[in-house]
Amino acid sequence: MADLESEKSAGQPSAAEQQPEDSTVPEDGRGGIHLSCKAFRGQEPHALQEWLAEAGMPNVRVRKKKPWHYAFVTLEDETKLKEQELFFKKAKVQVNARQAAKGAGKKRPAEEDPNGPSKKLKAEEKIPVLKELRERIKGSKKSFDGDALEKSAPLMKWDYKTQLQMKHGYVKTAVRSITKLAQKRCEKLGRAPPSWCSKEWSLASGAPQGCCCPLDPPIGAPEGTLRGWRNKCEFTIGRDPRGEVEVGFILKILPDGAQVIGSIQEVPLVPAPMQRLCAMVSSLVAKSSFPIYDRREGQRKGVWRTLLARVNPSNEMLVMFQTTSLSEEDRANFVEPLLPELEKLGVTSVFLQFNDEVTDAARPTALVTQVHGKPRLEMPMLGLKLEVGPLSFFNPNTTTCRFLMETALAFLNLKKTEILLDIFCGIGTIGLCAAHCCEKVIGVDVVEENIEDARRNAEQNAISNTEFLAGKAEELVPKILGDMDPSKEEIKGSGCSSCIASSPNGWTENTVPHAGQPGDDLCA
Ligand SMILES: C[S@@+](CC[C@H](N)C(=O)[O-])C[C@H]1O[C@@H](n2cnc3c(N)ncnc32)[C@H](O)[C@@H]1O
Repeated sequence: MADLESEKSAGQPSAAEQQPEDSTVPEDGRGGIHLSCKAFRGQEPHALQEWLAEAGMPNVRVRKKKPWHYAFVTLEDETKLKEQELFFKKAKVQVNARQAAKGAGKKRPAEEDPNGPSKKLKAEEKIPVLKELRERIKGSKKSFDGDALEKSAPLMKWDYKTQLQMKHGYVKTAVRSITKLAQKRCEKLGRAPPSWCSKEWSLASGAPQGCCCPLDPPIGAPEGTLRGWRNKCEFTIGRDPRGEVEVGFILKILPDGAQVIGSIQEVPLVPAPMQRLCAMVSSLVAKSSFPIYDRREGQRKGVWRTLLARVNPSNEMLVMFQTTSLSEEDRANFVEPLLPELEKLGVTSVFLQFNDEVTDAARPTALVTQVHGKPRLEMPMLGLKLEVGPLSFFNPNTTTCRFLMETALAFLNLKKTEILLDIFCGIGTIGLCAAHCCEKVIGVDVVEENIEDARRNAEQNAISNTEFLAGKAEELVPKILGDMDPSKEEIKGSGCSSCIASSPNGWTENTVPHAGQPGDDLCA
């Protein structure tokens, strides 16, 4: 869930804008209800969705293009729609059940299903599009009544094959959004969009509709790695629905600001060492003289807040406790009972982070101190030893990260004369894995600590052909590429011929058109 929650995508199209292959709405409209009305012309699908919600039909799926005077809608209780006399902007709406308008929504050839058709996907269960899923998760923060498993892994109720199909759809949505952003930015700049934005390109390359590149199916995790796969988790220290101390995931936030915490002991994505850690910390917190931070309005005091844990394949752990600020004496008293217990569980690094804000999302300037053990945790990746700190980015699934790196490198097919631009490089994982295949790697990331880690990782792995730059990609990438004026290019040499961009969140109007110049390899 942490992944989904943090995936705020720039320019995300609305649910209605998303293409039908992302949803259960049939491509040709059959099976949905056909509505027509002259006032629909020029309306975006969301306008119809809002109008239907006002007419007492929320959560209706609408498929419509702006010029159409008709739309296909899917809703749970169709009788409601058929029995009402409907008017849109005072114009009468015709309701034709289960009929597609002539020629509407021409069927595209079915795209290859990455994992074979999942019976469950075709069954009655409605698969949410990305926007709906995000809204569900957001809405559930206040009104959720399930357990930590449901909360932390909202896709878990579908079988794994279906989950992969859903992710395939969600990736398409993100890529469409990137394509649109690139076009928009070029329009703004008054220059022709890159050729990979065009319909012709997408058709010729076999890309899904509206996408700038063909999409491979998601790389699934192999059998046997579907449990305990997360190498990093963040837990909240608080109380469960019965008021007992719990270290786990937030189930819901009450109107007064209090958080209700659910146990992670049955949550399959949490690895066993972390489950043991949470159980141990729960019992220590229950006995501790330091109180839990009370998040309720008017209270907002206490000490224990959150626990971050990272684990490597050797089951060594790095942990960071977030507390409110502690004096030096309190810090010593806080840490002292923890250390022997943590060591028994294989914890090799202990950090404290002070946060006096209402929110647990600490400011980037929040003080982080190492109070025990090694400063970093070693994560192996494709023969390299990469060190991560408490705040560094590292792919949370070590197994699929390896597959992803191998696939990205195969795609890039780098030549020894090429420079690779690794946008959103994090601690340099991709660039460092690729460095031996190219002349040079230039990595860009906005988080200074990531860049420091990337440089250290290059040094420790004796890689000398890398340069890592801290700053916003949207500012640095145009500079690196010389942007609008080639005479101002700062980096020339053999030219920057390949680019990998690994954060849909970080794609911005500014970065995208610069990241791929005609003829470049762009791997996202
Ligand atoms: C999903 S991580 C990918 C890290 C790395 N490429 C990897 O695969 O391990 C995304 C990274 O993008 C960085 N980022 C987000 N927005 C950015 C921006 N506007 N400019 C530069 N970096 C950004 C974050 O700090 C984060 O390290």
